[in-house]
Amino acid sequence: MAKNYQFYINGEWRESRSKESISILSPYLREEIGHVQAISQDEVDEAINGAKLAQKEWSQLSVRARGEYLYRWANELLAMKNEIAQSIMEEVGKTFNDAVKEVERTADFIQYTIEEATHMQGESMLGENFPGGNRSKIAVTHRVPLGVILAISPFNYPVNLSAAKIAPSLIVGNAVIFKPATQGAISGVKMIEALHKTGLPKGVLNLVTGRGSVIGDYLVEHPDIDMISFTGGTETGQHIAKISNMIPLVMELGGKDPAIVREDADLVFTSKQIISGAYSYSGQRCTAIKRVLVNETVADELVSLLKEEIESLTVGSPEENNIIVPLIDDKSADFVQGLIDDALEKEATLVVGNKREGNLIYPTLLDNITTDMRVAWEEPFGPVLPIIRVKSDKEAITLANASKFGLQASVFTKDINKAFTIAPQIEAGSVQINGRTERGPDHFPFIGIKGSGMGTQGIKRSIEAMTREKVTIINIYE
Ligand SMILES: NC(=O)c1ccc[n+]([C@@H]2O[C@H](COP(=O)([O-])OP(=O)(O)OC[C@H]3O[C@@H](n4cnc5c(N)ncnc54)[C@H](O)[C@@H]3O)[C@@H](O)[C@H]2O)c1
Repeated sequence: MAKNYQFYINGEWRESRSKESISILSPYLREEIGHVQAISQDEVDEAINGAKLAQKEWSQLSVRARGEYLYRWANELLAMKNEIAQSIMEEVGKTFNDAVKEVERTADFIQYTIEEATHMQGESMLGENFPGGNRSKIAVTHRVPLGVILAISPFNYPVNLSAAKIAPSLIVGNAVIFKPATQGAISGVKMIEALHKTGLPKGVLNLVTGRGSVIGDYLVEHPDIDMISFTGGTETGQHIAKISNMIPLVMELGGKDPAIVREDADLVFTSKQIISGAYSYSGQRCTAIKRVLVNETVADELVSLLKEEIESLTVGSPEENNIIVPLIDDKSADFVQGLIDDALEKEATLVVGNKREGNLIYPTLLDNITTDMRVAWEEPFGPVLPIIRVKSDKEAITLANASKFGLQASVFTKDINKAFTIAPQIEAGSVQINGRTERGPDHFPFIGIKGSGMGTQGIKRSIEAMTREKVTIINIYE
């Protein structure tokens, strides 16, 4: 029988009083691998009240004392890395090797977060710098925690993207309500088992699982949530931004990252970057390359190089470390198929792919994509890449910016002057010159603009987002 996973509240693992659970289906085993608790709104209240109380004492500990718990967490994660990686693989269909890397990257993330927080300093200002002011007035600013942070994560990096919210929240003295994606919740439970082993004070971290319709909006609208850090789809993020209670929000949402390929690019190198950017983990990455804007003079050559690379991609089960794996569920595969069908109906050229077995979509390359096709604009979150041929850099920039998204973009060229002329004109959080779009290394600022989000992540920026400045003003009198 599939295992029943508990939720975590006030330092205890519990079954929900609702007696209800949610079934987790493996995308490639196509069977139930466990179920998680469908908790009630009363239990959400209990978790948030407990977090609110626990946060007071937690915030009184020194940053080094909090860091001790987090160092132990990183070590426990490494000790459990095979078990956690097995869960990630079974639950979200990521290859075992990539799942192990995700856990290792998470341990590095936590350690770096502790070190960063330990070295952050406040500042002081003298009143005399402003007209009429004087030296007897001194402001001292330092950062203080916000209170209770709601961390909501997506399915695709269930451990890394969750820890990227939890660790910066905890190190500066916040308490956390962690809501993993349903598909990803078992991996979420395991990473919190590792945290529980550190002896973390009860109530500081709570893991809640449940039906979006019962606890989703309830969590977001709760008056005792002080900040929301969300990663997921654009529609969900926009909904959360609309209903939340005038609290700070950091949103990392969907993307449609373009790779702009100039006529002077090294096409062999570029094609390898595009393939790895577009197809790894079947394109289920927020920063996957999701369209290619290539100068028409080199388009034929690029397409033929891409085709050759695609034909060597391995397809099948994540247990055998294949690059192309089944998508998270049938609905997602139907959506991707819909984008391919729409493009082909509108006379796109199928270069390779358009083969499907259930939720396994073979890597697909579509050429001669025009702006009336859905795949030119919509985020597939699957292994399909549209090629749009352009006449000039100007046209590439215009098309890049016509998207509702603005996560990242790549520019491939040997002309560094051109690269630095194009990069500032692109409406995106980051531009990669001669590299695939990607999130790491995790201490770099990571920003989504337009429909791709608001606020900045990246270790130092995440810590800043989960704190606010507090000013104490000293008035010296003689
Ligand atoms: N920009 C980034 O950093 C980044 C990283 C990874 C994924 N993503 C994006 O995430 C999407 C894929 O992930 P997904 O399918 O898990 O996204 P999703 O939006 O379906 O779900 C994300 C999370 O939100 C929760 N949720 C849904 N409705 C809610 C509500 N009303 N209140 C509170 N929580 C709610 C889900 O349970 C899940 O935990 C893609 O669009 C991808 O681009 C973005």
